Amino acid sequence: MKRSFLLILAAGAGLAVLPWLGLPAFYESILYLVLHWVALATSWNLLSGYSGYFSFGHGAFFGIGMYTTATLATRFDMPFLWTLPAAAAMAALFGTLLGAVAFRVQAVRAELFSLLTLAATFVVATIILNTPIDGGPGVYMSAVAVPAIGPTPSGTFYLLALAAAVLTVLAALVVYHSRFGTGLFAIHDDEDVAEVMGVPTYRYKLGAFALSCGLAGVVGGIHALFISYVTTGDTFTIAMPLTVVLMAVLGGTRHWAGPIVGATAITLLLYSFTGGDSAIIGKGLTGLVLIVVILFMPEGLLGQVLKWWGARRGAAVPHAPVAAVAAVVAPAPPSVAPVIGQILLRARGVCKSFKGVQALRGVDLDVRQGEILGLLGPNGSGKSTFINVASGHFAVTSGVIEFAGRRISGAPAHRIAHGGIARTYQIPRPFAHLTVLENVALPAMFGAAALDRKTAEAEAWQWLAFTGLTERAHALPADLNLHQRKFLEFARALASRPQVLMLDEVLSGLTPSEIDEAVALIRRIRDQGATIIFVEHVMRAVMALCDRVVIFNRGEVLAEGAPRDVMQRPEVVSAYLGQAMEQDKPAASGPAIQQEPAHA
Ligand SMILES: Nc1ncnc2c1ncn2[C@@H]1O[C@H](COP(=O)(O)OP(=O)(O)OP(=O)(O)O)[C@@H](O)[C@H]1O
Repeated sequence: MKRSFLLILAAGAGLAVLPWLGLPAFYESILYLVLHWVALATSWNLLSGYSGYFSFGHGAFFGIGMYTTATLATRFDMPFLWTLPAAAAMAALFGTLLGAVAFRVQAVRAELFSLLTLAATFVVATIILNTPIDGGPGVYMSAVAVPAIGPTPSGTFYLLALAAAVLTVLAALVVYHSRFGTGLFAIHDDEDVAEVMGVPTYRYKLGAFALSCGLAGVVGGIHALFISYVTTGDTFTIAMPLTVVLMAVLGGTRHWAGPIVGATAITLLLYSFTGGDSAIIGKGLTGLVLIVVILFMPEGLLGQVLKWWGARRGAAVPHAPVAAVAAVVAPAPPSVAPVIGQILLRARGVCKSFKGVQALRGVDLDVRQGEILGLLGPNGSGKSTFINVASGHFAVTSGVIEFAGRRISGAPAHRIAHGGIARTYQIPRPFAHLTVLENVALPAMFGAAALDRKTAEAEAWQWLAFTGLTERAHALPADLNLHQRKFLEFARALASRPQVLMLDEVLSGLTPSEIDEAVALIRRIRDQGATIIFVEHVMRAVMALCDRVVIFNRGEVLAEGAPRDVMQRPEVVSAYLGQAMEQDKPAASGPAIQQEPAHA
């Protein structure tokens, strides 16, 4: 990152001498527009590209910046440069207020967020148009003095746009390489899982939105003076956010430099064809390029180049040597005989209902330190729901869950993860665009371990070796088979260094030999001191691993105790038999207690 940072500064300093080279004003204006769009597309990408929350309201924040500068410079005679921080602050404030509401509502994701931000643009435009801020005729800024930064006014505008572009690109670079950026990329792939792994999703989205809006506000403030006549009709159009989105998508939204490529390409293409029919040709050509890129390079121009480059390097360079990495990593805790201790997790009267379905009906349950507790029960009895509420994935409807003496029911999932609870998902939910290594490093950064990025990566190598995934470290999750994806879930949960590990049907779908491997792995995990809650239908594994089992039936605890004893109790047998009989009916599905697959 340091090299890129210095490179951007050097490029900025190099480009800053241009106004003194005596270029015609026309070229300075074209370059101004390129930098203007680079700054806008990059600022948009900070939230929308990184976290996947596509905003179509960038025009609103840009417009707020324009009107803040226009109002302060014309009505309050504030020197132009002083208005720019105010433009940033107003746009960031509005973005924060909008985000504070929008991000609280779970349903406002993807297209709903896009529509909401688009609607916000029209609300802002209406307010500005119908109040003295504009009032209808627009705001003339021709009397506002252009600061004498460059040798000419056009040179000054070019330098202002250059400063805004450098500032925005540096912000994008720093976020990209930071913990904040890692969290945003995880939100992009699976927000719920990111939260459960310890990413404070609400705070991160809000922070990215505020930064994105603030930077757009600065660009708006500069542009207000550049065009010198500000109107709502020209400012709050759908064309502006659409252009920004297309620029970022063309260049590639998953890299800090993608929007630079897209904005430069589209602006130059559009301005190469100006005047008469050629303007139409320019627009048509731009559209064509976009269609081709979206169809054949969904990761954008830069994304595609990096992919090719990565593939070539990947073929030529061996993966990071584990032995070298292992030297940096603290050794795993020594294997100790499990000692079952005091109560670590306590649930009392836990209820959870989903629109009419009562999944949990007053569950009382204790989990003791160092034990492997099996949660068993027929399909639909509430086992996964219990894991979901204990990990904070869902809020309880009523009841209390305490962890290490502290109430965790009602706490956000990321705080529960920080406290030391990790989980796996019944159907693996890796972050699709992160490599296996990055998938494992993320919980090491955001979970109970709270490691810095570099140490987290070293820790991830250790857990990859532990789960036998070292060779697949640089693969994407889509390239793994089911067994490897399940073990990736293990590695991710372990990397957070949890006190309690909740495994949700990690053995389903595995072959008998893979089950043996997984059973051995779970034993090793427990031997390292973890407490395990184990939801499973494979009885052989349950008998081999569990110190105690709790049987769920219809959302309630039916029985608990030593595995062999409990499984023979009549009420337990009849709960399972009851389901088996249900399933013997014509519309039946698979058995409650899983038979191991016959295939090897
Ligand atoms: N997100 C949800 N929305 C609506 N209903 C749900 C949801 N999650 C679970 N349920 C319902 O809650 C009940 C308990 O489901 P849960 O997945 O906890 O059972 P389970 O014991 O884990 O079953 P299985 O062994 O098949 O995984 C079921 O009736 C299920 O349909």
